[in-house]
Amino acid sequence: MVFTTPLKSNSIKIMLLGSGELGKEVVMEAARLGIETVAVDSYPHAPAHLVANTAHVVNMKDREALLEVIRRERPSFILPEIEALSIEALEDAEKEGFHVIPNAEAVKKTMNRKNIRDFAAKELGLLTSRYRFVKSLEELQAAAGEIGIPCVVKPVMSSSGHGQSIIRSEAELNRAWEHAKEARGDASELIVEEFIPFDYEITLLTARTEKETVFCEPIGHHQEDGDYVLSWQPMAMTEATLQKARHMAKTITDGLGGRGIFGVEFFIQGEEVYFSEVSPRPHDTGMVTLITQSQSEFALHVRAVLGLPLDFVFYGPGASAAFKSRQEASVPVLDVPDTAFAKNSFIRVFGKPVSHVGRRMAVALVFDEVEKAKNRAEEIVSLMNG
Ligand SMILES: Nc1ncnc2c1ncn2[C@@H]1O[C@H](COP(=O)(O)OP(=O)(O)OP(=O)(O)O)[C@@H](O)[C@H]1O
Ligand SMILES: NCC(=O)N[C@@H]1O[C@H](COP(=O)([O-])[O-])[C@@H](O)[C@H]1O
Ligand SMILES: [Mg+2]
Repeated sequence: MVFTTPLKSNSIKIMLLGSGELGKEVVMEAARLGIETVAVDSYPHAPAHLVANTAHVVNMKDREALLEVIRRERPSFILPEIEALSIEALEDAEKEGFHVIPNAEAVKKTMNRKNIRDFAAKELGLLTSRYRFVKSLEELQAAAGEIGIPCVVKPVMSSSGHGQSIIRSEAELNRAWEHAKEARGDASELIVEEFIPFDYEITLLTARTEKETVFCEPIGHHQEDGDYVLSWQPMAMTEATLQKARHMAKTITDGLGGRGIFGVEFFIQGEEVYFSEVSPRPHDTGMVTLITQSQSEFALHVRAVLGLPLDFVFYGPGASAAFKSRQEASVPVLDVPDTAFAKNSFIRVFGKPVSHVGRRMAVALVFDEVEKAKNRAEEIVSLMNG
């Protein structure tokens, strides 16, 4: 295939809205192609700030402040990297001719569980857990009665498990209500979901341009308190189940449209495949692709954004384990065991300027058969301190 890359021009500029660990890798992939990068987040010295050409600190929920930085920088592409940002600013920017990835409407739908759930279940007919939306403790009690216990309660806008609870008895509803309200993000409304006792869950990374859609091998993962701790690739699945998940991932990503990579999350129970949610950006569980693929999810995202071919090689199985800080520190220092540097392993330290208990600070990656890779990755993070 012959293609003309836009890379001959040095005028391409990518702006990341959100500058965490995922954005940092995106910035580095863009830099490898000679593209100028601008990283924006609400606090200084965020991971992607450390590697981008230009760094800005902006209140991400402030429509005018976000628009001002977009107008000033005039990026070729705007890549939202977090959910909690001013969607109005993205809509305004798109109207002014800026290219939002994948598009402002898709970002709006996916940032709010209400929009994406109704879109997937009602408009596209995808199988999901049963769900209700509630705005008061009384409505929560009623919804839990209808959906049944156990059920899962989450703010309509949140990520990495913030504000999420699994309800195992009626007595836990008050606490779940309080917990959701304390979370960052938008907890003015909550979703109550049927608890799916799944056999396993996966992220199906799906990259798309106007020309093609490609799927990565399915990624299995373990979550604790709604946040990822371990992921591995490939997750062993029957061909029929994988095809079902791919078909559903194609339906939802075509429904959202635009260019970029999507992390499509599914619960698998027997032969049933439940759509859970989708990120219109690289996914934390997909960090494993840093060691398993010739083009990681971050490289694929950049290629998709630029409209380049999405070919890549799956090198073989591997695993990733998240290191979460065990202390509060204003100058975090991480101790990393030598095993992290063994010939089939490496570590990515994000460089977050401050640590909190439970904040993800680094990820250990191991290239090996899945079970061995999982064990080794877990062992590395268990031996870490910081
Ligand atoms: N209905 C459910 N049934 C069973 N488990 C669930 C359900 N909803 C969520 N979970 C568990 O909680 C995890 C986090 O949920 P979800 O992905 O909705 O939250 P999140 O905060 O958006 O996470 P992230 O932003 O990190 O992807 C899921 O990966 C799954 O392990
Ligand atoms: N599940 C979403 C996710 O993993 N997002 C990643 O975490 C960062 C925020 O980290 P912080 O909360 O430690 O600042 C985000 O910027 C993004 O890179
Ligand atoms: Mg999720």
